[in-house]
Formats: sequence, C-alpha cells, structure tokens
Amino acid sequence: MLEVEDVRKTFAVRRRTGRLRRTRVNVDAVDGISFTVGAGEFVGYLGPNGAGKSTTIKMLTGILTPSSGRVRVAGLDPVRQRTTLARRIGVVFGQRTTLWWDLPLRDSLALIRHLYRVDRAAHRTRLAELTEVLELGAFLDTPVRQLSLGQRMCGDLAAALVHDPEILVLDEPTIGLDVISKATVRAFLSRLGAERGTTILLTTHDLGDIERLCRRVMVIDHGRLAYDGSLERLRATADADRILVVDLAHPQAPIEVDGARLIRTDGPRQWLAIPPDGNAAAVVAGVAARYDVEDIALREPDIEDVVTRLYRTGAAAGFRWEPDRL
Ligand SMILES: Nc1ncnc2c1ncn2[C@@H]1O[C@H](COP(=O)(O)OP(=O)(O)OP(=O)(O)O)[C@@H](O)[C@H]1O
Repeated sequence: MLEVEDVRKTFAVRRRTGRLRRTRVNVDAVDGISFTVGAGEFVGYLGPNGAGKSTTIKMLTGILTPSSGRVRVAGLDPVRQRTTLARRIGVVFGQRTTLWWDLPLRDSLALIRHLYRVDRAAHRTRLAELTEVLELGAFLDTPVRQLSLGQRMCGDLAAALVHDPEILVLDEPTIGLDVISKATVRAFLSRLGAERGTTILLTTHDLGDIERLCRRVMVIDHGRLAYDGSLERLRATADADRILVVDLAHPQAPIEVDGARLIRTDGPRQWLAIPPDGNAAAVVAGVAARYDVEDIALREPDIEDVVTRLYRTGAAAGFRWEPDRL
C-alpha cells in the first residue's frame, strides 16, 4: 500500500553565520529512507522532534515532492496523482483541523461529501456508522469552534473517513487529549484496523498509542530509519532487565537471591533487576521463602525507556537498564 524507496527531502534554509551574514545551508529532513507497508497493516511511526516524521507524511500525501527516491501510495504517485489519491486516503493532523470553524460539524461533513463526490445514500450510511462509533451524536449540530479538543478530534476522524478510504495517515491524533478522549480515539482506530482492514500509519509521541495499537513500529531519527520491526523485538533487542519491586514487612538487610541483583533500597522497599533470560517465578519464590514480604510487583521493560535509549544511541542494541530512572 505504501512504498518508499530511498527517499530524500532536502530543504535549503538560510542560516545566520555572522552578525550580518546569512548563508544558504541544506537540511536533510529525510535522508534516504525505504520501507513498505502492506494492506491492512497498522504501523507506528516514531521519532524525536525534528526527526522527519511530518516531512515523510507530507511526501506520502502529495503535499511535498521528494528531492529524490520513489514514493507510491496505493500504486499512485502522490504528487502527480494527488486528486485520484485523495479519494483513497484519509489524513488527520492533530495540530490543525480540516473542519470549517463556524459551521456545525454536520455541515462540515456534508461539504466534504461534496468535495469527494460521495453519493448521498452512501454518505448517510457511513455518517450513521461514524456517528455511532465516534459518539458524534451529542455535538453533530454544534459549531466546530465550540467543540472540545476531544470532540473536534472525533469530528476530524469522521471527516477523514466519510469517503471510506482504504488508507489512513495520522499525525499526532491524540496530542493534548485527556485520558477519556484518548481512549475513545484509540478504541476507534483499533476497530477501524481490525474490522475494515484499513491500512494505518500513525505518527505520535505518545508511546501509549503505539503500545495499544501497533504491532509494527518504525523509528526515524535525523532523517534515517533507526528501527523497523515489531514492538516485541524492539523491547527484546533493548535487552532491558525486568524489575522486581519488593515491599518487605519492615526494613531488612539487602535481599540476596539467585537470578537477580539488588539495585536499590528505600526503607522497606527494595528493587531487584532480573536479566532478560532470567526466571522471574524462581526469583519471586526465592524472595518469598526467605523474607517477610508484604507485596511484590514485576515491571516489564518500559517502552519509554527503550525508545529514549534508541534515540540517544541511534541503534537498537546494547541497552542496559539504568537504576537512576526507577
Ligand atoms: N519547510 C521547511 N523548510 C525548511 N526546513 C524544514 C521544513 N520543514 C521541515 N524542515 C526541517 O526538517 C527537519 C524535519 O522536520 P519534520 O517536521 O519532518 O520533523 P518531525 O519529526 O515531524 O518533528 P516534530 O515531532 O517536532 O513534529 C527539521 O530539521 C525541520 O526544521
């Protein structure tokens, strides 16, 4: 569905190089990336600020022309065949709306129907479906400017999907949303992928989105792909320890147990690191047998931690858990 082959995008920018001098320099926003996304895949696209995510999305949707390389979306050239592509793709930018500010949501969606020339009956059916799953009913007749951020995002999702596209590209759809709106958006996207088989590319800084929705993750850093694979493999390559948090009945001597090492103590609470290939059940049993334990909890490697290390090192190898981040 999405084919990106050795794509680059270079921007010429003027930078101050002296008190009065300005020099033209080239910024490689995207620096030779290649990937393909198959029909029905749900892929997370991650990267720190300025990594090249939005530039990639703009090239996929025909807003920007690549400096070199080849982009195909649903077999189409996004720049040359932008109008044809528009009927097959939906795009949501979390930072801005495609809705008409002064119009009720219902009228915005009706205008979009005209733009895409969706026939009236199909639109009615689709709108009814979207109204139900996105819970739009309560604010369909409210002007967009009066909607909350979460309601507006649901409206934007509906606007991107009224013409029933097979591909959906989302740029930060959960930015600024409260936990309830986030949950609504995530549940909707998950259903969309599972039930309609929509191909979805999701750019986000929210790792909760990725954990709940995507099996595959691509990480871009300084314009290059730093990782492309499953979330599980990303965690596994990160080689991070699991952490056992033990609450003792009262402060006791540092715990000594086979298969784990003590990394921190704080009063009656002690933290043990279990290596990725260690046996957590045996460690828990060992601790419970020899110490007076009140509570015990096992923490999996934290995806935030894994990704931060990936950004820092630019490679998904050799990570070690840092106790100072506990
Ligand atoms: N129109 C432009 N002109 C000049 N430089 C640009 C332009 N658009 C993007 N850039 C530069 O290209 C690089 C990548 O920007 P891009 O917006 O793609 O990053 P991003 O990963 O989407 O970041 P963020 O997470 O902050 O949105 C940055 O260094 C940015 O300053």
